[in-house]
Amino acid sequence: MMNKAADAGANAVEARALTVVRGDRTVLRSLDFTVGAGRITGLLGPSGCGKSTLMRAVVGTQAKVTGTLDVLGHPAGHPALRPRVGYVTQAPSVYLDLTVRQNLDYFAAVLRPGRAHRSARRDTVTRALGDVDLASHADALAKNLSGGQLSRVSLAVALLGTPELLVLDEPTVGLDPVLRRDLWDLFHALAADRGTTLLVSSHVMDEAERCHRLLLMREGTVLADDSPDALRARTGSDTVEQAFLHLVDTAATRQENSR
Ligand SMILES: Nc1ncnc2c1ncn2[C@@H]1O[C@H](COP(=O)(O)OP(=O)(O)OP(=O)(O)O)[C@@H](O)[C@H]1O
Repeated sequence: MMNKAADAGANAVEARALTVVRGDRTVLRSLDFTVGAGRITGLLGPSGCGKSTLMRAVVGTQAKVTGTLDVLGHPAGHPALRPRVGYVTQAPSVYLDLTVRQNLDYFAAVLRPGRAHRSARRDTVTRALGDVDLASHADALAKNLSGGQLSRVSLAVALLGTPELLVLDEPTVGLDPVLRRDLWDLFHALAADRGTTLLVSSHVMDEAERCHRLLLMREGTVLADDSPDALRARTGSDTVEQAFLHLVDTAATRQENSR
């Protein structure tokens, strides 16, 4: 079944003049961008450029947000969005003293309480375990899992509700190349088969090539909002990494000249 937000050409997220202040710093500076529905948008940029802050704003957990930020047709953080948006933070949100399946059973029961939904919950948990390739570890205690396995349990929790928008903060950190490839295959399957919109952050530029569209960030600004192909062509670069460096240099030169 396709999600409602995956209509051709629709935007799942629309930001205008999005600004976020944290402490006494302006961390996001008047950003304008969109995230296409049913597509994978990569949020890339160096550590500290504001990726997590932008994601927190989109899921509605960030304070001091100004400008306009609409998510699936509602202002970010609107209560109607709670069942429609999945968010996986960098720190896995998993109970370490429970098994993988017990964690998923617990969160599934929070989402769909009641005996009447028991069989549907069991199916959802089995599907989520398969999605993240952890069926063989279903009965392992979470505290005995590796970091990569733990982050996949977190992802499975987010998949339980079949969210229309999935916001993933650096989901592939610490994973080996095979698991990284498998996770990206899963992201593509979610977009293609379920119409899920994915906003995925990474500071690994080679992951950019796997996205339909990229938001390249630096120091709280969006340097580019384009497809990987268009970005390479526009900057005459062979890789997205080179394109990023080209854009950083161009922005620096422009700044120098304006002084
Ligand atoms: N509570 C806070 N008060 C003030 N500044 C903060 C606070 N939290 C984060 N920052 C600053 O906001 C900026 C953006 O942080 P953010 O975590 O969004 O970056 P990021 O691109 O996600 O980094 P990383 O890839 O390392 O996770 C950083 O410079 C950080 O130091």
